Amino acid sequence: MTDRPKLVLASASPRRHALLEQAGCAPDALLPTDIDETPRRGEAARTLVQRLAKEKIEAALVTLKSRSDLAGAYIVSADTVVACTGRVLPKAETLADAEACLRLLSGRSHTVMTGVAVANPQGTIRTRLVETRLRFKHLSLDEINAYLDSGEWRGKAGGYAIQGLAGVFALRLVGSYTNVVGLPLYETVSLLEGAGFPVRGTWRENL
Ligand SMILES: Cc1cn([C@H]2C[C@H](O)[C@@H](COP(=O)(O)OP(=O)(O)OP(=O)(O)O)O2)c(=O)[nH]c1=O
Repeated sequence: MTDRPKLVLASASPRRHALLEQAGCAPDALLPTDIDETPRRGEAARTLVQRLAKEKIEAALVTLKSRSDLAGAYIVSADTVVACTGRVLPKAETLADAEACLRLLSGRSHTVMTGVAVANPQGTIRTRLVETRLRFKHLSLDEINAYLDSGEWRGKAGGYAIQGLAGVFALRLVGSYTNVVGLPLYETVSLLEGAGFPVRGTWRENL
């Protein structure tokens, strides 16, 4: 029996779940949210990702009210976007989306931004912005087509997943790798600790 507070991940992303487990903080529950992720007119990417991470927590807080088993839980959420040439790229849902993203990213530098949010049991939310700079090699038509065939782009910001085949495209990466995959671990753990969650107590429990 443990008195460790509960931890909830407000996400449907298996990558975020795996990353949180990697940090030794396996969540007790997953609460996927379905918020409108449309950017506001003129909204900067940096503002967007932090707003969306906060809104995912707020949506999870509503669900949490009817979950007495999760009373007193801490909540983590995140939102990731890829920005290139001053534009926020879509989360690729169609082949056309993914192809347009890859053509734009080919041979260029871009930034992956994640907003991370953590709520303490009192419902106070803190957010943090994490940015990683990447440069992709020039992608030939053959490479783009082969990548599109892999399907790995589906549901990914900017139409690629660095943790898969697209790892080969990254000529340079400056900053947090886990940020690109969707949950920057150093900053997430710092936020959790700052909010009072006993991160290392969780590690001991897993020994
Ligand atoms: C750039 C990049 C993104 N991604 C993923 C991370 C996110 O899951 C996704 C960006 O979409 P998000 O809207 O941040 O997250 P999501 O809809 O997948 O999950 P949820 O909102 O429920 O938490 O792209 C990778 O897995 N690898 C990458 O290299």
